[in-house]
Amino acid sequence: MVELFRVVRADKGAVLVLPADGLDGEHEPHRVTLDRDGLVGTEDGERLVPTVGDWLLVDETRASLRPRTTALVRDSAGATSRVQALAANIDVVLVVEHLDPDPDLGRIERMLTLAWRSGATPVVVLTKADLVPDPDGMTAEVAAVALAVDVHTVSVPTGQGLDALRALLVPGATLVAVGPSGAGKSTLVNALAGRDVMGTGERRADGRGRHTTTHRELVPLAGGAMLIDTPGIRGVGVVADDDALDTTFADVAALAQACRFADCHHAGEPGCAIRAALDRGELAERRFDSWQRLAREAAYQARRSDARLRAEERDRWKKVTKEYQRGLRGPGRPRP
Ligand SMILES: Nc1nc2c(ncn2[C@@H]2O[C@H](COP(=O)(O)OP(=O)(O)OP(=O)(O)O)[C@@H](O)[C@H]2O)c(=O)[nH]1
Ligand SMILES: [Zn+2]
Repeated sequence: MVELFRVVRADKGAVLVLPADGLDGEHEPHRVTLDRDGLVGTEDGERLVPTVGDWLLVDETRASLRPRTTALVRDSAGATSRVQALAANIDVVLVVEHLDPDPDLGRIERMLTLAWRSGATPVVVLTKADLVPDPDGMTAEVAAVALAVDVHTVSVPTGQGLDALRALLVPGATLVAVGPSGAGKSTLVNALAGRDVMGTGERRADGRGRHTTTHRELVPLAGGAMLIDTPGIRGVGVVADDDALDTTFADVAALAQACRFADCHHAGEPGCAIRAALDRGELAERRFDSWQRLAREAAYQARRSDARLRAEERDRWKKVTKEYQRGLRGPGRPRP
């Protein structure tokens, strides 16, 4: 018999899972220990580190992963390691940013790129509307850099904007919240769950510092949707990719297309549409810089992953050649 489980938490060497028909917030997860290397095979022959949101198939003899439909990935350090999946099989990425202190537009653009890259739909959530005098004005500023993305402004203490977010919690949908530490992700998850499922940054009663989320966890909600809370993502290690960048920065990408030279560096070449837009004040320097920085990171990451692929290919050929030579010699045959 094959049983289907959802990974609600992934630790080194083990995962916590809930049965597919027990994702209603009323079941206790149970632990599945993984093979020594911590990897699980997929139906198409890959071996992956399971992550929150993965679907795990278990039969009498082995566990395997369903291929991921979407995945939020981050670049993991080291020249040889692969990207790390933060969450899998997600439908919506909530890009959470606070209005107080001021929202960081560059960080929002970075998180949107990460979100578009995942294959899921990004939604921006601006928190702490109760702490600022002009939340609508600030929302408009953010909306101007979050092209084609819904922007919700919320306050948990006043309840503002929460119903609009609840509308996203359709049965079977999986949402993941990303954002800097202190943005209010756990507070939001608790408000949407209607119960305290994640610790928040409120001062603890014993005065011993603040809680901060340390692990990723999938929280099944009563209505059949699932929410994943993540610890604050720091700027580094966000995986940029060209398609995701072109979506996040559709305005800049369209301008770049209009430059006279296809390989324009937008550094003073004649016929540069980006320079012209900057000069006319139609493109903000800040946004241009932000795009350039992420594009550089994307190029660097692409080169690095090419180098890794080449190294893997080399290793594969070494092995094949060795096996071939062994085959030529054959068992018991004398060396040539
Ligand atoms: N006034 C106000 N405070 C809020 C709101 N949302 C969150 N906070 C406060 O902001 C602080 C941080 O909230 P958390 O939910 O812990 O933030 P987080 O994003 O989960 O942070 P990490 O777990 O460190 O990633 C807490 O003191 C919350 O009470 C809000 O809408 N209004
Ligand atoms: Zn140009």
